[in-house]
Amino acid sequence: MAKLLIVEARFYDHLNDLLLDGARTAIEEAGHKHETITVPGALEVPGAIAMAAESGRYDGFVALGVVIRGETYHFEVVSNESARGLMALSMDSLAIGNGILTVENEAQALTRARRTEKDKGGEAAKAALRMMELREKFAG
Ligand SMILES: Nc1c(NC[C@H](O)[C@H](O)[C@H](O)CO)[nH]c(=O)[nH]c1=O
Ligand SMILES: CC(=O)[C@@H](O)COP(=O)(O)O
Repeated sequence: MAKLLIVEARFYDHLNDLLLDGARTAIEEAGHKHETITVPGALEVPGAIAMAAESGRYDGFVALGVVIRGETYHFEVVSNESARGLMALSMDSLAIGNGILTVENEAQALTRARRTEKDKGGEAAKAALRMMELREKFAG
């Protein structure tokens, strides 16, 4: 049984709850354990994963969050840099699934966060699980 750390950027409570439901369900259905920590926003997610990875306590990581476009260029910064940070960590052989939504409005977020619709939280968890499998395959 593996253990995954879910790192959620809790910027919108109701949307995060939906993403968490999807991710946790996917991990439990695969027969593994999970722990969740919360950070202020998407920009803090990669750093939190990097810190947690140093502990050696987790086999995989799921990044969750919602970035909704506002009036300024900050949307691009938050969206692109959180994704870039996660990609850099994955290139360092961390098993990560990225479930940080980057959307234009709440309606787009709701459709993608709900487990009964696009289930992006579950999708991210399954991506992390698959990367864990691949790391095991290539390590052996
Ligand atoms: N606007 C959103 C943010 N912004 C906050 C940043 O992620 C970060 O926490 C802040 O700049 C301090 O370093 N974060 C989200 O997750 N979603 C948003 O819509
Ligand atoms: C994605 C964001 O950072 C956004 O919520 C911030 O809104 P604004 O660009 O109007 O300051």
